[in-house]
This record gives sequence, C-alpha cells and structure tokens, in this order.
Amino acid sequence: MSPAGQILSTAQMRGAEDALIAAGVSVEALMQRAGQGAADWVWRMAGAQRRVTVLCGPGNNGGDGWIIAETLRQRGGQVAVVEAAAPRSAAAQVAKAGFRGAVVEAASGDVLVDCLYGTGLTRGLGESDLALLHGLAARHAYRIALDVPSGISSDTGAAWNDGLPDYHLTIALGAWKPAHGLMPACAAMGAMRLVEIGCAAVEGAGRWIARPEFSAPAPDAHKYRRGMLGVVAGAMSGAAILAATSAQGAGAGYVKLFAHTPVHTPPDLVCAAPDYSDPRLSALLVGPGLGRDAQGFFALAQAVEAGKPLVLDADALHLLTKGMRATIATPHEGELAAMEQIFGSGGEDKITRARALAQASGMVIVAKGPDTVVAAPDGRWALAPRASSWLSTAGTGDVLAGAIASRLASGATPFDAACQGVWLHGEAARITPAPFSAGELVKSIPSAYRACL
Ligand SMILES: NC(=O)C1=CN([C@@H]2O[C@H](COP(=O)(O)OP(=O)(O)OC[C@H]3O[C@@H](n4cnc5c(N)ncnc54)[C@H](OP(=O)(O)O)[C@@H]3O)[C@@H](O)[C@H]2O)[C@@H](O)CC1
Ligand SMILES: [K+]
Repeated sequence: MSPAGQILSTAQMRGAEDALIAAGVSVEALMQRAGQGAADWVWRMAGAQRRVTVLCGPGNNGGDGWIIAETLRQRGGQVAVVEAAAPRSAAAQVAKAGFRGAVVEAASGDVLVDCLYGTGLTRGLGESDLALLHGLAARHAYRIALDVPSGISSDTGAAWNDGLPDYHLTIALGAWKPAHGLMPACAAMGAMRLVEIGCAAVEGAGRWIARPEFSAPAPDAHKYRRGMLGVVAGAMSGAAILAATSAQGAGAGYVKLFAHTPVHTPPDLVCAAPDYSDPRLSALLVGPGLGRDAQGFFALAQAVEAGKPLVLDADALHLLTKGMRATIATPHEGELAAMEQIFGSGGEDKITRARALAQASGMVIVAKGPDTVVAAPDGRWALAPRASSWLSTAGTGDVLAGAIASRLASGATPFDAACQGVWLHGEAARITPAPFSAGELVKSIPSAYRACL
C-alpha cells in the first residue's frame, strides 16, 4: 500500500517516525518538515495581512507551532506566540530557540493555530489549558488545528473534554490519524489537509476509501456474466425494492427480487419465488424489510443455506445466530451492538469494534453511520471520507446494502465490494440535491457509478 493515504494510530506513527530517525533523519529535521509544511497551509489562509496567533503546548505539537510561527514571521506575516507551557523535549526547545518574534500572554487576531497538544495527549485538558484555548478560540474568527484539535483522542476520536472549540481547517502531520475519520472529533475539524514528512508504508495501517475504477462491460458481456444478484424481500417489500434498484445501478447485470408472495415491482425488476439452485446466481442480499418474525428467520436461514456470497443488513443482523456464515454485514450502531452480543466481541472505538467483530464473525463488517468503518477478517480496515449528513434519513441503508451486494455479485472481493459500495453511496449523496429521500438518492447511484468509469 502507498504511504500517501495511510491512517496510523499513535503507536504506529511513533514507529514510522522511529524508522525515519533510524534511517538518519533527526527529530529536529522531522519537526522542520512538519512545521514548514503546516506553515504553507497557514500562509495560504492568512497571508501577510491577517494576524496569526500560535498557541504552543509542552510537547512536539507545540514544537511544530514554534516552527510555524518563525516560518510565517520570515515570510513577513504578522504572528505572535502564546506559550501555554515551556517545551519539554529537546527538539521543541530547539524550535522555540529559533523563534525571533513576539511571545504574548493573551492575544486576539484573525487566525488561531492550535498547537497545544497533538497525538501525545493522554488525559483531559486541565482548567488553565481549557480557559486559554476557549479564550483564544473566541477571539479568532478562523481556527486551525495542528495534527488534531487539542483535547481529542487521536486514536479513538473521542473528546476528553466537553465543549471544545471547532475548527475551519485541520492539518494532519506525517499521516492521517483515526480521529480524522471518527466521530465526534472529525465533525469539528473543518477541511482537512495532510503534510507529508516522508513516512514509509506501515503494516496494519488503515486507509481512506477512494473512488473505485470500473470499466464498461466487455464487448461479449451478457447479463449473467456481469453478475446476478438475488435480493430477498420480506415483510416490507419497499426496502428490498429500494436495495434492488440500487444494485441495478451499481453494476450487477441482473437483479432479481425473491419474494414468497408476489410483489408489485418496477417493469425492469423481476420478482420470483426464492430459488437458490440457479448456478448463475452470484450473490444474495437479505435483510432490508425482512421483518424479525419466524418468517424472516426462515428466509434468512434459507439464504444462508444457499451457500452463496451473502450480504446481511437490517433485520437479518438481529435474527443472525453465531453459526450462520455470511460474507458481508452492514450494521448501524444498534445492529453493531446486537452483533457484538452474538459474537462476543467489542472495543473502545468504532475501528477497534469493527475489526474485532470482523475477526470474530469471519465477515467483512461495514459499520455504517456518519463515520463508516469497513473491516475485514484478515485485519484490513478503511474509513469512508466524510459523507453528507442528509444521509440521515430512512431507507438510505437499503441503498447502501444494495450497492455493496451489487459489487459483490459483479465479482469484487468482499472487502473491495464493501468499500466500493460505500464510495458509490457517499458519492450519490454528494450529487443528489438535498434534502433528499432514499428514493431520490437511489436515482443517483448510476451517476456515481459513471464517475468510476
Ligand atoms: N515525534 C516526531 O518526530 C514528530 C512529531 N510531530 C508532532 O508531535 C506531536 C506529538 O508530540 P508529543 O508526543 O510530544 O505530544 P504532544 O501532544 O505535543 O504533547 C505531549 C506532552 O504533553 C503532556 N501531556 C499530555 N496530556 C496532557 C494534559 N492533558 N495536560 C497537560 N500535559 C499533558 C505530555 O506529558 P505527560 O504529562 O503526559 O508526561 C507530553 O509532555 C504530533 O501531534 C505532531 O504535532 C511532528 O512534528 C512530526 C515529527
Ligand atoms: K493541536
């Protein structure tokens, strides 16, 4: 994997930095790279006209701040430093010694650069740090967080303190961190930019879900070769029809609705009684609108028995039993908790939880929500880029499940199918005029697909 998009925990980031240091790069040189790269972004926002205040804490995040301040000063920027605490590390002390500008007690200005704490924060901010941060945040209209906003856990995205300021820009250093994609932290980060410092690819790193690349069907393609998906309908057939419509737009050549009683479907969607013996059937989706009664359980058990690549969503995730094998599951928070009960897994944050559940269940887990995590049983994991908050409406999960199942039926590996479906869903939301219903969202799936050709 390329190091460019990798997402590293604090421990992995330290390892990557240690590897650079072992290869002969000094900590001071790394700090210069990080600080100067960040200063470029601050300069883009502030230029020479706007007054910049850099808040420097005791660690290397503060060290970066001193370098940012000096870099801006040398370019002719108006910059002052507020020193929350004296630097503790040798590199940060060198950085401070290199600053030739003004150090002030309290400041107002146009742009605040928060370099109070970065990845080394181990507990909540104390009262004086909080008061300083709040006061400065209130007196600066534009706020930039360096690496991560001070007061949040870089590994989990949790806030150590209540009521932390929000930011217009967050500049990640060296690599992305889990907090850049996890709630609640990522909601307060504004735009996000990365400054590279030369880290190599790290084993076990996460990655961002990126736009997939698809190609037009081969000249001799036919509907079965492009993938045939069966969507199992249950008590509420509307949800299954929505998922099936999404699947039709996401690449599968043939989508069939399996219903025990005839359902009125659009003209291009075939409805038939469940028959899983067709060897051309390449994947199944069960769960949207299934119902949680005995009939729902029977339909789920039948689908599992078919032994096809299988996507589980919604009610199927509540009916699931430990022995049932499936390929991909797409739980929201409540369904994730229900699955954790079934498989006996858990964890502190969403990435850990999704990875633990993937390992315990043997399925690719799409832990969906405002911060969607995809995790595979082999340890791979990925985060979805921030998606439209208008997705918080009924039926959008059915659209997602349909898109993922369609990619699986089309021949993508389970992990890729999950990531591709998540991307198509996010892109469809981006291009659909808001506010939208799930029915409007699903109409944008083909356009999202087209963006990948
Ligand atoms: N290493 C490198 O090569 C590079 C690192 N880079 C930069 O370094 C940052 C990570 O640096 P860091 O590890 O020094 O952590 P950082 O968050 O600045 O401060 C930790 C200090 O604060 C203290 N402390 C912790 N919590 C506290 C609290 N609540 N209240 C009070 N004190 C608290 C803690 O000491 P403690 O009290 O826990 O013993 C420690 O002294 C990273 O985000 C990036 O900006 C880049 O320049 C690239 C090169
Ligand atoms: K910070």
